[in-house]
Amino acid sequence: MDAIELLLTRQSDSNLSFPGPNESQLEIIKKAALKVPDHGGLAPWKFIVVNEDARDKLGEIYYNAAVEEQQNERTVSRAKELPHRAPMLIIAISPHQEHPKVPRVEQIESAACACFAMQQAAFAQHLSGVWRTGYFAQSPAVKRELGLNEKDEIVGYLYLGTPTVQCTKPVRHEPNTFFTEL
Ligand SMILES: Cc1cc2nc3c(=O)[nH]c(=O)nc-3n(C[C@H](O)[C@H](O)[C@H](O)COP(=O)(O)O)c2cc1C
Repeated sequence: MDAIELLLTRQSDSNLSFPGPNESQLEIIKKAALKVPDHGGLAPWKFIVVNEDARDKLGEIYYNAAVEEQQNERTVSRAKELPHRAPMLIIAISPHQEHPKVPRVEQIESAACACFAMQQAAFAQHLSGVWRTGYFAQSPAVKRELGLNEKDEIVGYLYLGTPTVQCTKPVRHEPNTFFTEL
């Protein structure tokens, strides 16, 4: 796939199955994450790869957090299963660091670029993914159990695998709706 095709056709897929990224595909995904814009060269990123075998562990973390933080029954009952929606997840994090010139938001933006770059790198290799957040990205208990500080930002859970349904999403937006000229 060439770069323009990637940029114009990338899409998310929620229905993901095996195979997930193999070793060499994962290496490319990791390298893509580290190639994003980064004000001040702070490298404001941290990534946790959740392999097939570690998904139960993440599910336990989710479940325990949901119970501890008194989430509703639906959240608690789904918690253990959520990581099983793909063969692999990568958690993209922006670790909190004070900097006189690079505000927090810019550090988070860079980590968000990394999350997107990983999704693109997967798509370019005929895999797919979906970027998710929600309660488990905000939960202090989840952050604690992942070894993060409360001010660290979980920018996204990137679910990665092979789409189970081959469907090309239609183009939803036209440039003229969003681009004007000064
Ligand atoms: C920061 C961020 C968080 C998101 N969180 C969720 C989520 O929790 N659940 C979800 O279904 N989609 C979430 N999405 C949207 C999907 O990742 C995806 O972009 C959307 O389904 C549109 O699909 P497309 O990428 O093919 O256009 C999120 C997107 C972003 C950028």
